[in-house]
Amino acid sequence: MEKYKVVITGRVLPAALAALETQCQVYRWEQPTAPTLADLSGWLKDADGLFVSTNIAVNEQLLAAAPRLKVIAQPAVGYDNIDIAACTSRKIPFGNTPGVLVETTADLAFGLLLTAARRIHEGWDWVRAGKWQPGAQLPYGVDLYGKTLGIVGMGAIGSAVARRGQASGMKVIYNNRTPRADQADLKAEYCTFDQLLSEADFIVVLTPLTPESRGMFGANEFAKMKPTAYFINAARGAVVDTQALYNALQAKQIAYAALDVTDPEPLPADHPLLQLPNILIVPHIGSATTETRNRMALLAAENLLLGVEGKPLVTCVNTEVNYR
Ligand SMILES: NC(=O)C1=CN([C@@H]2O[C@H](COP(=O)(O)OP(=O)(O)OC[C@H]3O[C@@H](n4cnc5c(N)ncnc54)[C@H](OP(=O)(O)O)[C@@H]3O)[C@@H](O)[C@H]2O)C=CC1
Ligand SMILES: O=CC(=O)O
Repeated sequence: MEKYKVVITGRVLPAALAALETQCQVYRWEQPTAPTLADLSGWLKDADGLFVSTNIAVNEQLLAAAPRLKVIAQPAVGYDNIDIAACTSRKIPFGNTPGVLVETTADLAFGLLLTAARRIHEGWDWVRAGKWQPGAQLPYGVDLYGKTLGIVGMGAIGSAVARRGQASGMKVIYNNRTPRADQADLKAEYCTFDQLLSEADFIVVLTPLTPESRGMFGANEFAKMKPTAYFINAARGAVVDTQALYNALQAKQIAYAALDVTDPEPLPADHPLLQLPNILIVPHIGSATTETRNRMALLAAENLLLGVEGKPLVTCVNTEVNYR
């Protein structure tokens, strides 16, 4: 039986690679840096499937270079790097991996909040540097209990963060474009974006990156926050205007930021954000546990294998072309 031809843009976990290799001839980009379109075009011209394991832009230009493509799968829930309209117009289903990473990402987002509030990372740096001496004292952190947690993007992951906040005795408010129908079950109060900015002690961002949400946290928004506010971004770096965040932190217009995602990403080693004392940054590890990354990779591989055979994907973003 002739195998399907599948292009993989970078590293892939062994179980997912093995699953793909049962039915496909795999062409994998093995260099440490992300491939350009020119790097992949020789493989793409007769590829049946594209597995986007290293983030690249899937746009009209790439799709034009891959005229036989039947499916695209990506082991991530966010898909801001994919031109969904262009995929749909070519009747190519795109599969992401919602659901399987919710609790893991919520742990990281809430972990950032807790670590920043209680200065856990600073305490460890301090101890390791031999500064824990009698009488010496790190600056105090702040309590979570009794504070207001404001979630912007109360979807699957946002709700899981809300539960963690409630378990810590926090009041939860949130903003989405539309109030949730299950608001009473969530025990969270819907409010306008401006209200959330001015009332929340901790702001956690978990919106998708879209044209609407790009740059939604800029100078005006930081100016509306409390000077004691903690700002946590686990969504996408470009939801925030990085220069405005830097200015707000440097001027102590807000107290602290904790970021899993940045713009640019990765941050260059000499980036000004890294010089600030009131920030904590981790390298986009929201879903990075062994169990969850395996679940994501296997779900993406399943979507890919279904798609090359012309069967509906398990989790498809452009459902209108998830048939055949
Ligand atoms: N750091 C990491 O490793 C990870 C990051 N992510 C990021 O988190 C995002 C959310 O994931 P998930 O919870 O699964 O997605 P969901 O689709 O379940 O939730 C997204 C929520 O955002 C709201 N939203 C969308 N646009 C806006 C807007 N402009 N303003 C306010 N709210 C908005 C939506 O509500 P409504 O439509 O009513 O506005 C919805 O409730 C992903 O898109 C991804 O970018 C995800 C996983 C891991
Ligand atoms: O950032 C990760 C994702 O799954 O989206």
